[in-house]
Amino acid sequence: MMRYLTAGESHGPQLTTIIEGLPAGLELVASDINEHLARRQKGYGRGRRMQIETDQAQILSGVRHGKTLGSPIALVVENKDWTHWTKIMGSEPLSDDEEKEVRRKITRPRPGHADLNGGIKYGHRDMRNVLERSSARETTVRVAAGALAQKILKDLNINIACHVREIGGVQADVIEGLPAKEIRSKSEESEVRCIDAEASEKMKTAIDEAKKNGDSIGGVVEVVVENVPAGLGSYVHYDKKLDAKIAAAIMSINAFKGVEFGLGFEMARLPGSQVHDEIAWSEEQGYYRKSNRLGGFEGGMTTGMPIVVKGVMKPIPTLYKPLESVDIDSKEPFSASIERSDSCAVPAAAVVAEAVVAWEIACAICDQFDSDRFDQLKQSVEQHRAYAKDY
Ligand SMILES: Cc1cc2nc3c(=O)[nH]c(=O)nc-3n(C[C@H](O)[C@H](O)[C@H](O)COP(=O)(O)O)c2cc1C
Ligand SMILES: C=C(O[C@@H]1CC(C(=O)O)=C[C@@H](OP(=O)(O)O)[C@H]1O)C(=O)O
Repeated sequence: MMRYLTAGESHGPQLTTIIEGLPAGLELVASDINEHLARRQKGYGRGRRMQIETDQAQILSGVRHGKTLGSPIALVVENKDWTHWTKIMGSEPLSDDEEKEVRRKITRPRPGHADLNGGIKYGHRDMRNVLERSSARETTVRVAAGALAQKILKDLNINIACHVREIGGVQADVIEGLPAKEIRSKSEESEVRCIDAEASEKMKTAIDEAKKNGDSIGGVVEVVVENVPAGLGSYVHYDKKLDAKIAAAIMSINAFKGVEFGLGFEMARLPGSQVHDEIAWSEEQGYYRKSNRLGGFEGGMTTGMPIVVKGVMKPIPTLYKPLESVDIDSKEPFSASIERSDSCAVPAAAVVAEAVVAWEIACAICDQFDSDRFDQLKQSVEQHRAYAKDY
């Protein structure tokens, strides 16, 4: 079983992840991870923090001479911003004088962020203690863990890509069924990670407008995964359904509020004949579906057709023109606190979505096939592909 934990505050010294259960013998170098960390940092609409950071992963264990050992892999990513926060975020107690000097308590929770609920839950009177960990800075190391999963997928000839479908009401015009490689290369060219060049420009204008108004905007991202073996996941128990795991993984990304597979919510308005995908077989492809309206899943299992999953991100909660809130000390109404913030992080969030989907698929593969050794895993997957084709 593959699993990982993450640790680290947004303005602490570093982010850390320990990843366990990766097959031994997988080729892995730091640049395999750094490539994805750099992709996550990009995107029109980000705040100043991304200019401070240049995220790079250090591999501290579990890899020797470019190959995984099968032992736990520890990765760290430094926060360059930490040097500005050493006193505020230090782990040692402060003297009374120091406390006065550095401790501007956050007592005006931001509507839409984790501040108030986190404060109530853990009894913090300074909501910095909440926002430091609830910050999406943590998604850095989730992308790092996802990069390891992406390496497994790549070596099994499974292609994955993400792109932005919508920002602030501007929708991309997208040809459905575009190959993942094409989506990846086209979306990399756009500052908002959108494959429709005209929509990209409109999205940038919408972001500029929101920023100018002290506001924020959200959007929709899509992840596409091709050449996934059929029959990953299971129908036998609720916690083995792979579509449910992927949905939970996307919902776990900060600010994500909904998930759709294939036609998604549109299915509510269509008859079955226009939703279900007809089954066919051919010598070269084996079983396939004549369409992919269900987005690659039936019965909690992969169909072998591309997985097509969308997630919706709400607008960023921190507003430069803040909404009304209540000061938790005085209980008086106040404007919410302003922390340095992004106006739109949908393009970055698309890369996070790709990473968490890659992770769930790699986990499903490692659960289902011999996974102590990567060479055996590859062989088992190939055998399964041949079996499924002729089944
Ligand atoms: C990549 C990324 C960047 C984000 N940047 C900000 C930000 O700068 N300011 C902010 O208030 N929220 C930001 N968020 C959203 C908050 O982290 C999120 O709304 C908060 O953790 C509360 O969780 P919830 O929205 O899932 O309920 C970002 C989210 C992502 C995925
Ligand atoms: C640091 C990242 O995103 C941060 C996510 C975030 C939040 O509240 O979620 C708030 C901001 O943090 P800061 O106050 O340091 O500018 C974002 O920049 C990142 O994505 O690496």
